[in-house]
Amino acid sequence: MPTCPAPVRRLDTATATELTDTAAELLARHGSATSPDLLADLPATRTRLSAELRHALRPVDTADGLFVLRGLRPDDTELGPTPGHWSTVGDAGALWDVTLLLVSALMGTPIAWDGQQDGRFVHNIVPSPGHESEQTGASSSVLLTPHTEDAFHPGRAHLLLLCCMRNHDRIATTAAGVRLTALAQADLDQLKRPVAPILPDDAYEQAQQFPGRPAPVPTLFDSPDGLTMRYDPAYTPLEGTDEAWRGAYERLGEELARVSVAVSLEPGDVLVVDNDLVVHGRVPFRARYDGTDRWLKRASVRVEDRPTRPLAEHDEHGYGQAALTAWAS
Ligand SMILES: O=C(O)CCC(=O)C(=O)O
Ligand SMILES: [Fe+2]
Repeated sequence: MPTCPAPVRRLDTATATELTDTAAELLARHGSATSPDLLADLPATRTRLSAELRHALRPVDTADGLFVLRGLRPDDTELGPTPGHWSTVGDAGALWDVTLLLVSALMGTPIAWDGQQDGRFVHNIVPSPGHESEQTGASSSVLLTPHTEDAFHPGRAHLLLLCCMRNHDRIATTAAGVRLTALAQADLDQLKRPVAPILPDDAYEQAQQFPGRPAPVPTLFDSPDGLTMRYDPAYTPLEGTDEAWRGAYERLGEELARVSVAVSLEPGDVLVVDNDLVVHGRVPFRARYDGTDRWLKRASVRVEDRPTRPLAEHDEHGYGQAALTAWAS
């Protein structure tokens, strides 16, 4: 078996079955993975899950800032062909949407965005014709530059979950953790200054029209838990930034490249990334658009009261986007 460059947490057969059986029951009871009643049922359902499962889904506990949960087994035939666009996925792989929601609910509160993929709580990441060279999950022919998910927004996820449905060509997700980097103190100091803004990415058409002024944000932050990062160079305009800051920003990019790992997800793998510690991306590949392309499902999770963000984020406008939560808290 090939080795994985990320810590792997294995679910044994009994625990994996418990998780998918519970997801199947929820789906049968509510009829659709996008049912608001199903989302509202998650907090009660999670309390019924075993201690073994909760243990496997404990918070990220190494400086890597990520782990791979392995042991789920989607049936490639049952899934049907990989859709060519997120909007045509419908209920395909709905069992895995619910499974991912349960995993998310054990870690925090799943969130969604009005302005992305119709407000769905589980996104489908598939290569799409016409989007090959974008900096979004629908791209293929270009390197998806390492980024913090939804870096433009103060309500962004604390955890990002990527569940692999299909990946015949073993196309790698990249991940680089800020706590593995080695930067000079002077560079750290530069990057803790709010110098450049981070603009909404191309997955957010509405937010890109927002008339408010983009506010500069710090790239690095010394939280009580240790160093955290908010980084998306593809959407960070450098106009108006000073040379000393730009040098430090460039060296952070080099350090992240040095410590970056390439994780080829296997069907059923759930990559859990701490979005405060780790930036992720994807290597380029050639999409076939014949139903056999790579297909991931993605969930975003908030962990309330986490002290990993600067307090000044409370005052940000978030480019008019609001995060929706899976249930009222
Ligand atoms: O395709 C991947 O491995 C990651 C894509 C991505 O950045 C995302 O889904 O947020
Ligand atoms: Fe991403």
